[in-house]
Amino acid sequence: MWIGVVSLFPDMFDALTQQGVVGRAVEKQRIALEFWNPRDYATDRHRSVDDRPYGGGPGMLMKVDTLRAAIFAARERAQQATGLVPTVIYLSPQGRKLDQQGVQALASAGPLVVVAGRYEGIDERVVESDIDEEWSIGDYVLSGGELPAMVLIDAAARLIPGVLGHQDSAVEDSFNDGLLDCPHYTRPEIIDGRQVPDVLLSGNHAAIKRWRLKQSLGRTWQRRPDLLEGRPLDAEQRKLLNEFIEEHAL
Ligand SMILES: NC(=O)c1ccc(NCc2ccccc2)nc1
Repeated sequence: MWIGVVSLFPDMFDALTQQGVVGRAVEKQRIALEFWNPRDYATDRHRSVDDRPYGGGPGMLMKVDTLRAAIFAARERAQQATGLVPTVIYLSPQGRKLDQQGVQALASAGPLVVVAGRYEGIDERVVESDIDEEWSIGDYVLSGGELPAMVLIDAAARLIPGVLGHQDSAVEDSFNDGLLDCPHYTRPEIIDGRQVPDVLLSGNHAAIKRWRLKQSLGRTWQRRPDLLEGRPLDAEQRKLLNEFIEEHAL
């Protein structure tokens, strides 16, 4: 997967590229991550990258000419590297809310150019002419689009085949098949008097698989019933959920 990043603070992305799952994926070249800094396109003496908003008001916007030059350079490189036209993504609180389905769509959308805004954002005409999709990681405002960009890149990278050591774990992750994850346990068998559920020590893999699905369904019902609204349950799942509800009826 090829991802270009337009950011005034490319070093922030070391948090993603220097370690962990994504770091290894970059090292193994399953992901190509390249950076373009608008400041490199500044031509004035002060190398300015921000500009004042028309109509006044507090704060600044990203300077149009340096931002566009960086976006164009990243887009050009994407086509040269992959032969495909990239999808240009902009992270902002005004974007479409990112969820696992959105991540899956982005992870299979071919090359991406991710634009991380700073200040109060970017000129609306640049959004209209150069941005394909605007996305938000949640209803809160951060000091820049870099952390949202890293969230998006990390979530998408985990879905690239071969990136996760154990491919199944991406599938069993929370929000896969739209359910919350089941509880997990590891050594020791007893912590402060709390034991591991017997079924997980039984070695009966069919019963374990059934128990885990039942817990996922039950927890989703308890904590995020909204996720069940858009999700039909087959007969087995309905049976397991009903069992869970009966066991947890107050
Ligand atoms: N919720 C998000 O995904 C998000 C994205 C960016 C951001 N801050 C940078 C910025 C501020 C205002 C306008 C455009 C970009 N904060 C939160």
